[in-house]
Amino acid sequence: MAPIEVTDLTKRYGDGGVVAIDSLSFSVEEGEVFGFLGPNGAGKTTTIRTLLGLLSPTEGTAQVLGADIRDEAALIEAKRRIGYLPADLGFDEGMTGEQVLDHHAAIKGGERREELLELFTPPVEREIREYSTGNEQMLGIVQAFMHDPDLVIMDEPTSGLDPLKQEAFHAFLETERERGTTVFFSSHVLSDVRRICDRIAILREGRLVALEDVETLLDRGGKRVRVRLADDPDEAFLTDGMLDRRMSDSTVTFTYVGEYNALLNHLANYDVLDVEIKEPPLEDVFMHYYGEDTVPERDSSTPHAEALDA
Ligand SMILES: Nc1ncnc2c1ncn2[C@@H]1O[C@H](COP(=O)(O)OP(=O)(O)OP(=O)(O)O)[C@@H](O)[C@H]1O
Repeated sequence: MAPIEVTDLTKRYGDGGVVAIDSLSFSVEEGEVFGFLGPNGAGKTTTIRTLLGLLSPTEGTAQVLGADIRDEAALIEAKRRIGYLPADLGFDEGMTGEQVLDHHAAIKGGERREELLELFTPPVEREIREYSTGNEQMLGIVQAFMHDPDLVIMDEPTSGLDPLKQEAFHAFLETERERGTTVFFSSHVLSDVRRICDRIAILREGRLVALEDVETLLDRGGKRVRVRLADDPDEAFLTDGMLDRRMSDSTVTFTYVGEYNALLNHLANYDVLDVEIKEPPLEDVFMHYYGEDTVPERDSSTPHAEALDA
């Protein structure tokens, strides 16, 4: 059985109030690094907390390492083999990092503790109240992996990390994938998923709007291009595959979804002073490929995610 198997999972807060997640169905395969993306308020944290048994589902269910999330005893047992990095770490301010890790080791084990502390370097001798956000996050990462879990679930793992530590975290996850650890994490940063994820799901307003491998998503997202020309561009500058063109004097920005050779040949007709090509912000991917009309209706019974998971 897949390490995470989610079936028609729905969570409503309050009496018939906010539908935070709505009939989610997907599975995370063994050894897979799975990114769970979506804008603020999409329902990522709600999904994660429900998978960990910290919130009870309104409808539907999920199996995590074979345990039904509604079966408290089975879930407690399964959680011994799960690592969890919450969005809100909630460490005891008066404890040192060392004490936090000792406590975790006593419950779940800590065979990888030293190895992880060499990669992520929280000042373990200090009290948590003296920690920066990034240090707390690093302590959380060490805690999530130190008992060598089979499945790791993380909520926004790179939040608060400086670029060097983000890079270390990405490299670490690549080696984890080689070791066969199954990883499920949420993010709203596309660069987080670019290198390390096998597949990603995109959540929007509580519904899955896409579930596919990363290459497919990035191909569809195109590239954000900014070109500075020696002269103001003419109308002929607008060519196939350029979306969202914006011009300011001789600088043109656009999203490009066509063939790269065609773009380079086209640019060769102009006197180009500067060119920048980068990944589009995730929001742009949403706008172009998962826009309003692809968001399933709240009352629709269409199994949209499965349909996309071809
Ligand atoms: N305790 C709560 N009571 C009522 N509504 C809530 C509660 N927690 C979350 N919500 C609502 O549920 C929806 C999903 O929130 P959730 O925190 O799961 O999203 P998220 O994708 O994790 O967002 P973010 O990226 O901002 O953390 C939002 O509309 C949010 O306002």
